[in-house]
Amino acid sequence: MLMANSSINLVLHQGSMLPPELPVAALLGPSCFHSLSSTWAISNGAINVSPQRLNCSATWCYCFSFRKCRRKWKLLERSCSTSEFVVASDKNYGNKQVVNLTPRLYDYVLKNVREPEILRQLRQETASMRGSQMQVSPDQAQLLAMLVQILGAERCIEVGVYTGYSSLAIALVLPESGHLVACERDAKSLDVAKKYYQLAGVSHKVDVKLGLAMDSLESLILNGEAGSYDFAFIDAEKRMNEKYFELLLQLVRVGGLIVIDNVLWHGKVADPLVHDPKTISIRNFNQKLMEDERVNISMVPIGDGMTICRKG
Ligand SMILES: C[S@@+](CC[C@H](N)C(=O)[O-])C[C@H]1O[C@@H](n2cnc3c(N)ncnc32)[C@H](O)[C@@H]1O
Repeated sequence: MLMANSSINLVLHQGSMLPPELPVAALLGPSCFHSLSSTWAISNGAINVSPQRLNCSATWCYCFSFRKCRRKWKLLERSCSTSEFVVASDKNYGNKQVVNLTPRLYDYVLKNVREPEILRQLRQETASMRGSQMQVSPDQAQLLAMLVQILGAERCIEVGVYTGYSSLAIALVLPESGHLVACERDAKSLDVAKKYYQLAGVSHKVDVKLGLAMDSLESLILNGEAGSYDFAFIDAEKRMNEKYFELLLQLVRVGGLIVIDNVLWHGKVADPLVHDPKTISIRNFNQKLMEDERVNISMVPIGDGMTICRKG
């Protein structure tokens, strides 16, 4: 917020939202607005800022002046003390302030990730490859590794390896006796993964299964390994998630975890106007998990969204 002369300037970064329960016009009243630019659009209680750079440096700055509105302004200011948050829209949630991960804030999160050097190198090598956006983010990998550590997991499965970023993060924290079954159908990306398992000195922990993940999981079950795994991570063909989940639920022991990536699908799951097959499939699977009493669940808005399921 900037204070200048007798005017009060409301500064919002691009994409900032105001809590829907505090529509500015309603809160401040029309008399507060001496000049409300047409570049503002208030919809669903949020101010949608259209990009127009005014006189402020480094921020998208939109100013409107008003007087005699200090008390109301204070209310607004309290709920908008930093522009980098959104507030849950429903009063039933106690007007909880929920962080909105802007690029600047996400940079900050990444600066607070302890990414092992070998993972950084793998990420860098993968960056120039086709599909590099598929790998989990460093903060996601760190969470996966921490879950494995908290569980004291020894036996893990990953469905969808690509060049190995998440599997390497898991293998790095497994004990020497640990075992990770890594399922991937693409030999070329697996070559990169195997190179990094080698470089990191964890090859002996990783059992690479080249082929369709369904076949690999079914053969583990046929091999009598049901109930013997502690942790599984699903990050492959999204429309197959439910099938992977059912097989992994057999393979994981009671108390073990199954983590599913991309459950928010770039936000499309929450958009009723999106009806493409992948979105529908992820949305339906999320709903099924919500109702599935065989597992406890926690949907975590990290990366593209991960749901952590604990087998009960
Ligand atoms: C999102 S990427 C995995 C990213 C990886 N977890 C990481 O963090 O780098 C998905 C991978 O799943 C693989 N995949 C897709 N369908 C598969 C299937 N049916 N069986 C095995 N692998 C599959 C793709 O080849 C791709 O490499």
